[in-house]
Amino acid sequence: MSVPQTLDDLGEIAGQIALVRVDFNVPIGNDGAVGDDTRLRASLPTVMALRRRGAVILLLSHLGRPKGKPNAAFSLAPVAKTYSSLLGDEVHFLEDWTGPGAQRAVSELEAGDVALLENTRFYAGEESNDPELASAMADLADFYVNDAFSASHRAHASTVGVARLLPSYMGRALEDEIGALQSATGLGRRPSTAIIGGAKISSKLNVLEQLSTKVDNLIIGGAMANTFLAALNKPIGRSLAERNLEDAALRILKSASQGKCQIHLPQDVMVGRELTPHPLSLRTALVEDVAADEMILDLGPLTVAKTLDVLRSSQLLIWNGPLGAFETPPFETSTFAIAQAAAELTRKGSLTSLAGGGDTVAALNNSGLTADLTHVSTGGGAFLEWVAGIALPGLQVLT
Ligand SMILES: Nc1ncnc2c1ncn2[C@@H]1O[C@H](COP(=O)(O)OP(=O)(O)O)[C@@H](O)[C@H]1O
Ligand SMILES: O=C(OP(=O)(O)O)[C@H](O)COP(=O)(O)O
Repeated sequence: MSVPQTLDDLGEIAGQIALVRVDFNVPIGNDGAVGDDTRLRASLPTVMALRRRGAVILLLSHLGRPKGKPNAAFSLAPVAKTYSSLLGDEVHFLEDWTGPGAQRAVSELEAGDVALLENTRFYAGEESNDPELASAMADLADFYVNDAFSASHRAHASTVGVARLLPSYMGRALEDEIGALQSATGLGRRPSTAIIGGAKISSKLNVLEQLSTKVDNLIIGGAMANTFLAALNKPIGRSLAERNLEDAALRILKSASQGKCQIHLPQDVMVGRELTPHPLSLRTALVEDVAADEMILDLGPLTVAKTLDVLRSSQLLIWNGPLGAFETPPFETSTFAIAQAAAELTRKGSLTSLAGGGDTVAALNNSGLTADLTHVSTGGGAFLEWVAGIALPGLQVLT
């Protein structure tokens, strides 16, 4: 396998068109405004380097999961506005980049111009990696840059298909991510602990299985834990869970018990009857004691204390997924307590802490502790797969 080319390998690119895959899958609030902008900022070094060299820059991204159809709720238009402010210059927005007018619209852009293309997932061919959609992307540009580590575990038209059709390069953010992950995980620090929370249960169960063969402790929280609790016949009321994945959860528990990995599930949880700020129905419950009309919305104090004990005896932490519905107070409590402990142990030098994921980064930024961890990745699923040793198709195609 050859080494991927980087922006340093590009020749003269003045006047050429660069198609840059970024991950602008950022939280959008009810007011339509961008929430955490970490992923937008991460792309600036690549975009500025290409601008300095006189290229035209087309930015390609997905947002959310609109299932292959246009849907205004998932439009990247508000992101283009926020990106304009970060860049300090106009960012053009190309709503239709596959129709007959697309080539003309691109040809009207000038050296140094930046344009964001509408959500790639408005096309069914994106997730199926359809060759026709990949060709439509490739037809717009002279070369391709992947700067979206956090989408590189997806074999989609914008991450894999188009990279096969154009000269392809790694962007600066992608290079930095891989460098940081390699240096932090390369030393084989033990005991190692993975903490997995969040809500993307189906897309992360497979990686949990792989991870359980690599780490000493696997702590499961967030909505992910609810599926495991339900599989063990604990009452989870109206909690978010994926009931059809209970067998897979049981398989992971069984394979971990046969290996050296200890799995930790919540003993107690914070529950409420509604997901609103500080609901009157808020209470702490043992996992045996959740009522049919309640939802598990955060870890409870016993579980947090146990998690902190495991962390204190660990040398490496790999963390993806908020441990509760952190956007709604007080369900950020366990996520913040664990972030606080990870930050302290990292400052003392006893822990190497790696965390990642769109919402995990947002939660860490809310806690003000991001800078205290060893490395915070923009990727969640991609970060976990990388750590578990699974090849990422969006990176493989660059080699
Ligand atoms: N117990 C829970 N109930 C409902 N939602 C939860 C719970 N725990 C975590 N979440 C939600 O998980 C989401 C983040 O999940 P995910 O996308 O997997 O994380 P990341 O983006 O960091 O990879 C957040 O919106 C958070 O509110
Ligand atoms: O936010 C993302 O992943 P993450 O939630 O695992 O951090 C990426 O943009 C990938 O999104 P996807 O999981 O809908 O393919």
